[in-house]
Amino acid sequence: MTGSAVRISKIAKGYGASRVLRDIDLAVDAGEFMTIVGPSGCGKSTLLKILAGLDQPDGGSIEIGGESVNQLRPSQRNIAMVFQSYALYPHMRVRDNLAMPLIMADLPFVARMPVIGPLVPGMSAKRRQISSTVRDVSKSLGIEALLERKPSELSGGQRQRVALGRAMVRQPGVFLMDEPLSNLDAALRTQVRTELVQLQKRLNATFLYVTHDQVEAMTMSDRIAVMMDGRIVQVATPAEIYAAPADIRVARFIGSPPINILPANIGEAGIVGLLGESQNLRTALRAGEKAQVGIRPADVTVAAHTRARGASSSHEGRLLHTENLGNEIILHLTLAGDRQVPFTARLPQREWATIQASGGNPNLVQVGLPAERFLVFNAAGRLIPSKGVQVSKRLEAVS
Ligand SMILES: Nc1ncnc2c1ncn2[C@@H]1O[C@H](COP(=O)(O)OP(=O)(O)OP(=O)(O)O)[C@@H](O)[C@H]1O
Repeated sequence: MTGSAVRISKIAKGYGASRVLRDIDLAVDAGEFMTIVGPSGCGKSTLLKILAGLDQPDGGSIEIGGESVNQLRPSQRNIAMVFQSYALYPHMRVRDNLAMPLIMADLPFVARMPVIGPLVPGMSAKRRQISSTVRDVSKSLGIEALLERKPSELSGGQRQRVALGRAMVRQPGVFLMDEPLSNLDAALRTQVRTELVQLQKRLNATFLYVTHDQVEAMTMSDRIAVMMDGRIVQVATPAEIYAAPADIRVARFIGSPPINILPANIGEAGIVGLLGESQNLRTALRAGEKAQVGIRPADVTVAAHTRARGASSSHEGRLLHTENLGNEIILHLTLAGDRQVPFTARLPQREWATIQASGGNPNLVQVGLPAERFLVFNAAGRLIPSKGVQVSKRLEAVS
C-alpha cells in the first residue's frame, strides 16, 4: 500500500462573520507524515473536516491522488479518519468493529442482515476475505488477543489501536487524524507516538495529522504546517521550523520551554543592540528600526556569578525559581539588573550542580547570550537574516 498525495488550494471557510480558514494552500506528498499544528481555535479541525468531506468549504479545491474530490461524498474520497474519541461501536466486539468498514463497503444491504444475510449466495468468499484482512490488520497492530472483547473491556491505548485498525482495513490513500492521542495519559502517549510513526513508515501511508501539541508535531512529522488564525504560516521540517521560524508567533509556539523574546534596537550598519549593548550581529534592518530578538533557552550558557564582567554578551541573571527535569534544569531568571527582563535558561543538571558547588551568591548567575544563535524579527514579526560580525571590527566587517 502506498499513500496518495494531497493538494489543497485556496480553501476558505467562514461561519457567519468569522473567517475560520483564509485561502489555505498545502501540498502533502504521497507517503508523507504531515502535521498541522497550531493553537486551539486556529481552524485545524475545520480544515480536516473539509478534507474528509464532512463539511463544505466556501471556496477552493482539494485533490487526493491527483483527482479532484470536491464533489465526492466522504465514503468516495479514499480517506479514513481517526478521532480523539475513538468512535468505536460500543456493543460490537473488536473483530466486528474492525470488519464494519469493509462490510459496509463490500457487502450488499441484504447480505448484511443478521438472519438472512448468511443465506445470501456468493458472499462467502467476500466474508472470508474480510476475516483475513481483519486478522492481518489486528496482527500488525498487536491486538489479535483482543478480537473477542467489547470496547468497554479495553484500555485507552488498546481502544486507540482498534480505532487505527478500523481506519487501516480499507487501505485508504490518506489517513486523517484529529488529535488521536489526546485522551491517553502522558506515558502511553509517548509510546503510541512511536508506534504510530513506525506504522506510518511501514505502511508507506500518507498521514495528515492535526494537533495543538508542538512536541507531538516535532517528534512525529516529516514536515509540519504551522497554522495561526486560519492561515498556514510556515511549512517545513521540524528542524527547519525550530532553527528558522519564519514568524515570531511560530518561534513562540515551537520549543519547550518557550523561546525568550527580548526587545532590540538596530544601530549603525544594521548592528543589533540588546540589553544596552552592541552585539556581534548584523542584520539587513536600518538603523533606528524596531526589532525583537529570540533566544532559545537551551542556546545560552550559564556560569557561576562573577563580579568581573565577561564578554559583552554576558549578563547578570537573578534567579527566581528552578524546575528540575531530572537530567536537565530550567532556570527562571531576570536579566539586566533593575530592568528585570524575564528570561529562561535550560542546561544539563550536571552543569548546574557544578555552578552551585562553586560557592558565591546562590541567587546570581552569569548568563552568556551567543549572538550567532539569535533570531532577529522585524517590527512585523518576520524573521530577518543576520550574520555574525565582530563589533570591535565592524566597520571592516560590514564594509
Ligand atoms: N459549526 C461551527 N459554527 C460556528 N463556528 C465554528 C463551527 N465549527 C468551528 N467553529 C469555530 O471555528 C474556529 C476554528 O475551530 P476548529 O475546531 O477548526 O479549531 P481547532 O484549531 O481545531 O481548535 P482545537 O485545537 O481547540 O480543536 C473556532 O473559533 C470555532 O469556534
